[in-house]
Amino acid sequence: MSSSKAQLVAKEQLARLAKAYSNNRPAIQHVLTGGFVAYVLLTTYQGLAARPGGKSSRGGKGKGKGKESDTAPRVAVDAVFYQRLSRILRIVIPSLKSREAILLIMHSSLLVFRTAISLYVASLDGKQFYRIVASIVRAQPLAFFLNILRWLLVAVPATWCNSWLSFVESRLSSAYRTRLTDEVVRSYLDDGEGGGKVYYKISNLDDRIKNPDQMITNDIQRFSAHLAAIYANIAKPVLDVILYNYQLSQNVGAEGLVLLTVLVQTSAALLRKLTPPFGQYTALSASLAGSLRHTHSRLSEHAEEIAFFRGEETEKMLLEREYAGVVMHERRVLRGRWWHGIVEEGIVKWLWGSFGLCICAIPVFFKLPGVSVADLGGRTEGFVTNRRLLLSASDALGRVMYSYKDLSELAGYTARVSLLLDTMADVRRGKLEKALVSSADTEENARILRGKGQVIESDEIRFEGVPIVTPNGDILVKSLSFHVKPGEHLLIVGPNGCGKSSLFRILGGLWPVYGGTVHKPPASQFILIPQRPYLPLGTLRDQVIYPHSKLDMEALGRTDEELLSVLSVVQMDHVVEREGGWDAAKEWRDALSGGDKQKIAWARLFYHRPKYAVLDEATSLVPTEMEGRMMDYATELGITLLTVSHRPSLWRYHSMILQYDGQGGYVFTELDAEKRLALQEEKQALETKLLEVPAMRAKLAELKAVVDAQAL
Ligand SMILES: Nc1ncnc2c1ncn2[C@@H]1O[C@H](COP(=O)(O)OP(=O)(O)OP(=O)(O)O)[C@@H](O)[C@H]1O
Repeated sequence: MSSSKAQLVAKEQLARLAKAYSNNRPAIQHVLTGGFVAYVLLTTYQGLAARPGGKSSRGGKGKGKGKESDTAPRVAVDAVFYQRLSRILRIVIPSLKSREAILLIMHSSLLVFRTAISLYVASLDGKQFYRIVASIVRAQPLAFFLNILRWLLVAVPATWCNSWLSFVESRLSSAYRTRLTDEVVRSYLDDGEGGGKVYYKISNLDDRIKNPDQMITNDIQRFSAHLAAIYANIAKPVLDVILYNYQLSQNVGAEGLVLLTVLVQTSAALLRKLTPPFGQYTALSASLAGSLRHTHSRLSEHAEEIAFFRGEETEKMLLEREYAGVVMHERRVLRGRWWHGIVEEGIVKWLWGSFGLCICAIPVFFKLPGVSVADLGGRTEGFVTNRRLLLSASDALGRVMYSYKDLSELAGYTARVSLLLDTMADVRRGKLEKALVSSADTEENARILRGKGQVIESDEIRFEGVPIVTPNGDILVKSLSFHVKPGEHLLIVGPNGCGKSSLFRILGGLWPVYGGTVHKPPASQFILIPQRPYLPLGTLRDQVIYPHSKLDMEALGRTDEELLSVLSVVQMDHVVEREGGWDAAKEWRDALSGGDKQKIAWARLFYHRPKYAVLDEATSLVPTEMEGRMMDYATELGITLLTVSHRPSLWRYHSMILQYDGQGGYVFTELDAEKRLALQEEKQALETKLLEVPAMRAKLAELKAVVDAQAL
């Protein structure tokens, strides 16, 4: 008896609760819908926000595959990523009035417009579908075609908007790329005294970046494309999720929506856990592709030497090794994408789709308080609209999920671009990272490496206690002192690898000064002629006037006739006619012989007439009489020469000599070429005589034997 009473009370309470719920349903709906919007925004924020303990990894190459792997940055969607990204964003969107900001505003407006069109299409779909079916059932062709036409009219703004969206996105990507490339190339090729020459230092004095060319071309381009797309890939789906679901909640009730959200978010969390580290994969792919490209460019650069050595097998092995690295990595990524794709599609498309169908059926099977019962037509129309909305909503939610993958990939490219920017900034500040040789650890060497020398601008060249240290920390000379006054030509000699060319690198500001004082004129007053001179892309004229352009030359009042007379000094004037005039453009590196290249470089020296010329085996490929002619003409022009050469024929043009012993010691003294040549000749004569000694001994022994035989 008492239990049936209790049941009655419970029923009454339930009825009261249902009534209260029914009376307050509009308010509850608002709360649930508001909660849903807040939840979507919060989870999106959490998805995108820093995750300190999240999956992170290092980009770069695998174990034991080079230094880049050890210093490559962390790759994860974490606080570091957002710091890097915000720094790059300040470069690519410099102000709110910039072209990029305007494009971004256009892009956002188009995204909102497209969502509005989609919402309209969803609601139209339900109505039109029913009308089209009705006109077929009632056999009304005119009504049928009018309904189709009405439906088609939406295509006009929809296609216009879609096309504009992809156009603006591509423009945005290209604008980002231009900003970044400008910024990078500006500091890469900066000509600042001391702080400049990043393109040299990044490859020679620092270990962090192996392929700056790949980073400046490929990685920046991919980063820009990903950055332009990520906005649409995140902002649009989030907006879509909120709007579609809001609309859906109006039709099926917010309760269904909340239920759907709980189910969807649980499966989404599972999916996220199963997502492989795509950001790390992206950074590693870029690094491996860079290595492969580098190996190919080395092959084409040194094709001649390799061909003579018949080094095809070795080169093939090197290429195959690099390629295998790329392919193995790609296969790993593909395997990851394969199974991730299965899980992703299964959850996003099928599981969420079936949840959705159940939700769409709610107004059909259950009477919702405050919602009037529809007839067959109304039910069909409602179901089609809701299903359409739901498909769009789950598609949008799917895209929010996919956007995490995009975000990871963006993190990979952001890491690469940041590595480039950071390394360039460090190199400009003189903060270099390079593996040092073991001898750098010894007490005295470590002290030298910690030191910092002084560079003072002066008319003459004077080294006072300057150590010569290679980028690896190898100390070639502990303390070098010498001086060159204008007009006093200096000859530098010594065994291979003792630091002769390194002296020029210090003079040119390429290598840091670790101690002492260097007095030197600015780099603009030096010209270097190496053994294999650099010939730029461009016309024949450009080869002689480099780094001037034709406009620079004309602004200085210099003429082609003058260039011709300069070429005639080195007996190269005939090439102007032979090659088709001053404006002929070709790959001069291949068109000229080794000796001709050296002569063109000398003509360049005569055109620029700097105060000092640094000659590093610059006459090794020209005949001795041409060498004399060039040295005499340089002296006539008042150019002071600093010459590295093993050729005794050059001694007589120099008044001072710096002789390294190859053990860290050196002698700096006046050069008496006559005396030195006489000594050299005497030495050579003695050496020749010494070579004859064994033959003379043999002859002597022979004669002795004959004499002894006759005496018997
Ligand atoms: N970018 C670099 N990074 C590391 N070490 C370097 C670099 N450039 C040169 N070195 C090292 O510095 C040392 C001196 O080189 P340098 O070119 O001055 O020799 P050199 O006396 O001119 O020899 P050679 O007569 O053979 O040209 C060499 O051991 C070389 O390996």
